[in-house]
Amino acid sequence: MKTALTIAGSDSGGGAGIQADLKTFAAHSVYGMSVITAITAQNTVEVRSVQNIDEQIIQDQIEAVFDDLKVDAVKIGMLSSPSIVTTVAETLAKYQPNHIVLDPVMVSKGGHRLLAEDAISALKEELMPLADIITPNIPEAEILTEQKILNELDMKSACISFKKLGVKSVLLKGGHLSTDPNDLFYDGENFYWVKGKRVHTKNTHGTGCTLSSAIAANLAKGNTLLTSVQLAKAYIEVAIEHSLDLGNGHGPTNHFYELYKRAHLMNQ
Ligand SMILES: Nc1ncnc2c1ncn2[C@@H]1O[C@H](COP(=O)(O)OP(=O)(O)OP(=O)(O)O)[C@@H](O)[C@H]1O
Ligand SMILES: Cc1ncc(CO)c(N)n1
Repeated sequence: MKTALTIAGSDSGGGAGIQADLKTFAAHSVYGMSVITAITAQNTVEVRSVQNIDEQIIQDQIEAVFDDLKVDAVKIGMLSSPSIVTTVAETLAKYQPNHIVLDPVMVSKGGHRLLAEDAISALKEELMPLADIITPNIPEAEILTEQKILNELDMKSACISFKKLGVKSVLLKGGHLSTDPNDLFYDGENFYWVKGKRVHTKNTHGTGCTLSSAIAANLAKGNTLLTSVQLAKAYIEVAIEHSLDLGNGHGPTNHFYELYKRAHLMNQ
């Protein structure tokens, strides 16, 4: 069985973070493993509090996984502090995994900071160059490239700025523009639009986590980066289309819709 490792924060509400990542791996029949960087007390409405995990325990978790198990792909999500970014970068550099997908998570849907402001430079300098692909949304890309992104032309120019920052490839997510959610994939040479149709729902909790984990799962299965991105986009669109009306805020996506449908298990 192919395997994938997520290095991310825990979401007690189950829709984002480690929980979304492991569900996504399972939906792709990829064996999931996890390194927890922070615990968030979170639901569909808000993040109430965050406890960062001790850096030594984070390093120990990564080493415990790599020293025993094969890792076909790694996905990185919430990293919280500058020292956690450095710990993850230094420990991964030792193992040089085949595929690294970095989702530069900064702020939750409800507006809570998930990455300290003073961790941004460490993320840019230490971790972004290690990743095979980064998956910023527009506000994250604006901060990382220090430029405004108002339309699809600006998206292209931001991708080129990422290349200048030493990034190998980018999927710049267009979900935050008012148009259809078209994402732009740039492999350092060519641009590919990965187009989507906007689903009118408030239930988009964990969409970024789910998309980046789906890319990692598809890379673990041996697909190319472009194919992995295209398959992941199709997967997230179905998950949003059949999202779950749970909680009073942004409900979670439906990670297992296709599986449940095939097994006639849907009860809604
Ligand atoms: N309403 C929507 N309908 C269809 N696709 C969407 C919608 N919103 C976002 N997407 C797509 O979902 C994927 C995740 O993008 P999004 O911009 O929501 O990530 P994000 O802001 O990083 O998410 P998160 O809040 O989990 O961090 C992208 O492919 C985006 O285009
Ligand atoms: C733990 C965690 N990671 C990432 C996000 C971003 O969706 C979130 N809300 N919570």
